[in-house]
Amino acid sequence: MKITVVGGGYVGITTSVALASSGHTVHIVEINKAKVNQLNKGKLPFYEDGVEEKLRWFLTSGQLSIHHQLEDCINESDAVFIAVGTPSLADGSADLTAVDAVAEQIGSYTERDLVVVTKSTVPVGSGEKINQLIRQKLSERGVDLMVDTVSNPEFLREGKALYDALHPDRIVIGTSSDRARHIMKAVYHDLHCPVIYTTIENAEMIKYASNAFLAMKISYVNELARLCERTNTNVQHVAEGIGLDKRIGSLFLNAGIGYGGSCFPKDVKALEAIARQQGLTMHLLEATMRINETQTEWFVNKLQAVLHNLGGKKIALLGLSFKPDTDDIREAASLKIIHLLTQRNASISVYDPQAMENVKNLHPQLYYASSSYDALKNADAALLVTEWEEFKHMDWEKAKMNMKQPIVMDGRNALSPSVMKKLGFYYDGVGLNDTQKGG
Ligand SMILES: NC(=O)C1=CN([C@@H]2O[C@H](COP(=O)(O)OP(=O)(O)OC[C@H]3O[C@@H](n4cnc5c(N)ncnc54)[C@H](O)[C@@H]3O)[C@@H](O)[C@H]2O)C=CC1
Ligand SMILES: O=C(O)[C@H]1O[C@H](OP(=O)(O)OP(=O)(O)OC[C@H]2O[C@@H](n3ccc(=O)[nH]c3=O)[C@H](O)[C@@H]2O)[C@H](O)[C@@H](O)[C@@H]1O
Repeated sequence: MKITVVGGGYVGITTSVALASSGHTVHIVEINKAKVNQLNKGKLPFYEDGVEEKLRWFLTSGQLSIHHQLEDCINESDAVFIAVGTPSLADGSADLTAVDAVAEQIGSYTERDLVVVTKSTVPVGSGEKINQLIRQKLSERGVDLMVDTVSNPEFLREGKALYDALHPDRIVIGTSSDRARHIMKAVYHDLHCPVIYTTIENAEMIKYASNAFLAMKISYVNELARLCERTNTNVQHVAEGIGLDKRIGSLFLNAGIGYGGSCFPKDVKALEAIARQQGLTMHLLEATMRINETQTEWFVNKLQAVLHNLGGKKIALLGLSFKPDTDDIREAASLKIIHLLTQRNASISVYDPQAMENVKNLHPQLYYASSSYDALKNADAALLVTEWEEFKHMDWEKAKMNMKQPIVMDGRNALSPSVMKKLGFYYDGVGLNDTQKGG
């Protein structure tokens, strides 16, 4: 099948590479010329393990091509996937400017019957609006074509993007058209997982409801962590104990310094905005956001209690990306921590295997270390912000010799409390009991 994917970001590129892996011929359309040039050289505009090699492979084989304009490839396609961004507006609702623009372009340029598939995360009702925008342009041109719309939300995680795209837990296909359903079956012919056929509106809601539920799980366990510290209980054991109940499930119960990234914060806000527009208050969503907003400050306050005063202290941040295996710093806990530590007059050194350049653009005044050991030189405390594997496996005994004070605050519960204490550190994490923390 011949497919055009509009948007050369995380989702657009990963989806395109996955579709090419399934044997389809794919055209990617990207509005940003610099990105088009970069992609044409086989370079990703972001870090995602395994995707760049595949992109180069398919560019060389001719199965994948990059374009700047939709009109260059739309008429060679059976389906067009929309994978452009849907960022937050000031009131929390999703900004659909890019999605609407693509819908209008589709209506303006298509000369053939099409299936239009929305991969972008969009509010309930957007599919219908996309449909109307396309039809309006078609009628202005006086052409009568069969354009069927589908909502096919994406559930991939950054850092595991290609694996998730090729091995999804489920595929959701929202459409009222039998023809579109048939084409979507052919698109995903080689993926083996449950497929849910539903209405466009249900599919749109499923995406937000999934992300919000996962965010809620994280905020629940983070709030529980605060209580565990007061009651001398250990949130990791509590999470393990509850997670073994199949009705609860053990994933996404890692307590830490809050969720970040380009999606959970944005999508929880957008779902709350959808409810607000309907005159409803979503109490669980409000609490989820409030807990997440205060979790980093709660953690920095713990550090301050250990050091008494942060003014003039050197604090080393290990990890800057919002999670490991990505260079993405959107809504990362590291940025909130940098803000809080700067307000409290601490001096900050940072190290991250991938995300340093992105943070340097925002905060050039920090010390950007060449390694984790370099970041820890003369530090009064280390804050483990992102659980990169290399921090788990580093030589902490050697690191301790570099530090002014052997204090490690583990924002991701990634290290072993007993090992760190045996090495002579004052160690604390998130939601640990009295025997686990301390020195
Ligand atoms: N990043 C992620 O892990 C996931 C994101 N999503 C959703 O997918 C959508 C896209 O997200 P990302 O790929 O992360 O965004 P992104 O910001 O990385 O990429 C979007 C791309 O679309 C391009 N673009 C904007 N308007 C365009 C137009 N008219 N024509 C061609 N290209 C255009 C932008 O220049 C950008 O390169 C969002 O709705 C997001 O919520 C869904 C699942 C996972
Ligand atoms: O819509 C999206 O964009 C995507 O959002 C998330 O994926 P992603 O943001 O890439 O990353 P996650 O692995 O979900 O992590 C999000 C944040 O939650 C935090 N987290 C995750 C799990 C956990 O137990 N505890 C926790 O604090 C992570 O550190 C990270 O900051 C979802 O997991 C994907 O299914 C979805 O497609």
